Amino acid sequence: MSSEQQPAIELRAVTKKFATPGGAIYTALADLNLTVAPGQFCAIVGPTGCGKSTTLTLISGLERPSAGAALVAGRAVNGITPGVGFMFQNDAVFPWKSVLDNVAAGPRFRGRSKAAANEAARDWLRRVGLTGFEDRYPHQLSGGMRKRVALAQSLINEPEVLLMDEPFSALDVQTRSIMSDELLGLWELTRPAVMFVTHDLEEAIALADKVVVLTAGPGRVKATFDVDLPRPRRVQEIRFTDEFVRLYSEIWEALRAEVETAYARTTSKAAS
Ligand SMILES: Nc1ncnc2c1ncn2[C@@H]1O[C@H](COP(=O)(O)OP(=O)(O)OP(=O)(O)O)[C@@H](O)[C@H]1O
Repeated sequence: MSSEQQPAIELRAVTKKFATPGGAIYTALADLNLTVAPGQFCAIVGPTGCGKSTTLTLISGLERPSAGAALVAGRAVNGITPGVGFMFQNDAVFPWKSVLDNVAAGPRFRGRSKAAANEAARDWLRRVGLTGFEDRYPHQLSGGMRKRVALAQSLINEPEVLLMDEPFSALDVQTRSIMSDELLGLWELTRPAVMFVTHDLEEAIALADKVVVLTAGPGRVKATFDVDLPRPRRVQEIRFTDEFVRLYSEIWEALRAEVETAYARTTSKAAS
């Protein structure tokens, strides 16, 4: 297989087990198969606890599969993987660094001179609309602005793979929709393969080329749906199109049964 045809991300028959505090073994993922092509935007949806975040930790190298393999650009993940960027629900910005220093941190870490790193950081701050805020500290910014810093901080490293775990879920609805549009605009600039975990099916369809539905734990792929909505997209507008509504009801049909299974488990545990 040539490197062009190689998936950017591949999970091959991945099983992940955890030891619980009581000494039992819990299977979080079972025989999970999944690929994301270079430049593809893949959203992962599934009920709470089905293993979405665990999937990202295996690709990032923070955890290892108990069986099967996680590969990035055809290479088995073995520790923290170069070329992989992250963005999580909680901002990973350094609170003690200015906005400029936060964004310049990646290039500095990779050995670029302070002047070159700052120039690249100013460029990315312009792209995310934060010119003029270089000297602020994260606590002096709004939640949406902090997300923009985090986006610039990830994208400045031009990752081939960007892992996003509910990055906008702490934002209000309006800011969230603005950030989704901004993410799509920025993604177009460098086109990393994205794996985006969300609880929100509307957000998944609006952003992605492909939506993967996981089963209630242990997580397996239940179904995969291609999203052929035209790009560039504006998330607020696209959700009213007939194709969006059709896709939503089709994917929700697959997701609903899993959400109900997961819910029934939590309520039966609560009752026992
Ligand atoms: N380090 C760990 N040790 C033990 N169990 C774990 C560990 N990490 C995750 N789990 C368990 O694995 C399962 C999957 O967790 P994970 O966080 O991946 O689910 P999720 O789909 O991202 O959930 P949510 O949608 O609620 O964020 C859960 O039951 C969780 O309790």
